[in-house]
This record gives sequence, structure tokens and C-alpha cells, in this order.
Amino acid sequence: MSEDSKSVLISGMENHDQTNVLRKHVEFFDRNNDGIIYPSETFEGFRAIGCGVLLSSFAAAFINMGLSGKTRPGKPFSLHFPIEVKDIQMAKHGSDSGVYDKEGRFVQSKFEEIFSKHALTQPHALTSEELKKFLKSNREPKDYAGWLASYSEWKILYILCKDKNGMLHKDTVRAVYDGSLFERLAKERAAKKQK
Ligand code: HEM
Ligand SMILES: [Ca+2]
Repeated sequence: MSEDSKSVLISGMENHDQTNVLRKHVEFFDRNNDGIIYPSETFEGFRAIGCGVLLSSFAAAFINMGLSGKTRPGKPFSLHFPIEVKDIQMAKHGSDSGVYDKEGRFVQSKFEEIFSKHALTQPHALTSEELKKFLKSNREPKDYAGWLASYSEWKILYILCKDKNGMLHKDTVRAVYDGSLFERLAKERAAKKQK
């Protein structure tokens, strides 16, 4: 490709990041970095960021049973419930925010929209009521599985990361999308444990 056509292509992308950020969201849970997340790894990842045994067990069961098949099209069902990181975008559900597009890319404008539309008390954070309204506004009719998936994702995030006034901050939400939040929580937990 000539340099000219390359620059036309790049300017046409309008800063749209082409990487599959959703992969980064889940890579933390691929504990041995082999591209596959087994239930034991989901469990271990949840424990590492400070979740209890009960929540971590439920999360591992539901996430791996729910997403395994979706990320392995054409492959036989496996009782080990592996999730393939490379095709994680196939596990997207309905009634989400649209911040990940169908290729797992991060859509900045959709991210900004969460706060411009719903953060009415403080511009860079959501109260629990605002979060509730945001989730309701994403609901597609009768998409009960999507409602439950979205509710669980956001509720766990809120419980883990709200501040002392019950606010969920924009930078926290930003960091969950690329998974950097999980690394941070794990470091904080490890530091606490050492004390
Ligand atoms: C404590 C752990 C986790 C939290 C707090 C969390 C939270 C979230 C949040 C807030 C979203 C954004 C949803 C939206 O934009 O509406 C999301 C999306 C997603 N998460 Fe997680 N997540 C966690 C762990 C995992 C794990 C272990 C997996 C799978 C291995 C996973 C797979 C996904 C997928 C596939 C999406 C895309 C959903 C979509 O856009 O339709 N997450 N998660
Ligand atoms: Ca693995």
C-alpha cells in the first residue's frame, strides 16, 4: 500500500481505535496466558481482586457456562467450559451500553454518553440511582438474559469500586473496559494482605 493511501485510510478512521479492547478486559482472568480461560481461572481472578469464595464460585460457574460455547463456534461442547480469549467479542450480549462494538473495540462516544446522559449529580461519577436508570435505558424488550448479564456486570463493579459516598467514578469505569482496573485491584489486595 502506498504511503498516500495509508494516510487516507488512517484519517478516515477518525481516531477510532482498532484494537479488540474486550480481549484486554478478560486477559487478566487468563491466569497462565494460554489464550483460554477455564472456570478455575475465572475463580482465581475473582479471588485475586478481593471477591469472596461464594461470589467467585458463582461467577466462575455462570460466566464459563454462559460464554464458553459462544467463543468456540464450530468446536464441540466441552465440559471444561473453556472461554477463548481471541473470540471473546462473540460472547457479547444484548442490553449493554454499546461501548464495545461488535468487534470488541472501544467506542469513545458511547463511553462519554454514559456520563453526559446519566451523571447528573456530579459530571464524572454515577450514583446508584443513576446507574439503575442507565441500565434501564439500555434494556432491549424481553432480552432477559441481556438484562441479567448487564445488571451483574455493573452491580459487581459498583460494589467493588464505589467510593465512600456511593459514587462510581468515570476513571474507574474507563479502567474496567481495558481490564487495567483488575490489575490495580489485585495489586491493592496483595498490598493489604501483606500488612
Ligand atoms: C469482577 C469482574 C468483572 C467485572 C466487574 C466486569 C464488568 C463488566 C462491565 C461493566 C462491562 C461493560 C458492559 C457494558 O458496556 O454495558 C463488561 C463487559 C463484558 N465482560 Fe466483564 N466484568 C468482569 C469479568 C468478566 C469476565 C471474567 C469475563 C469473561 C471471561 C467478562 C466478559 C465480558 C464480556 C464478554 C463483556 C461484553 C458485554 C457486551 O458488551 O455485550 N467479564 N464487564
Ligand atoms: Ca488460561
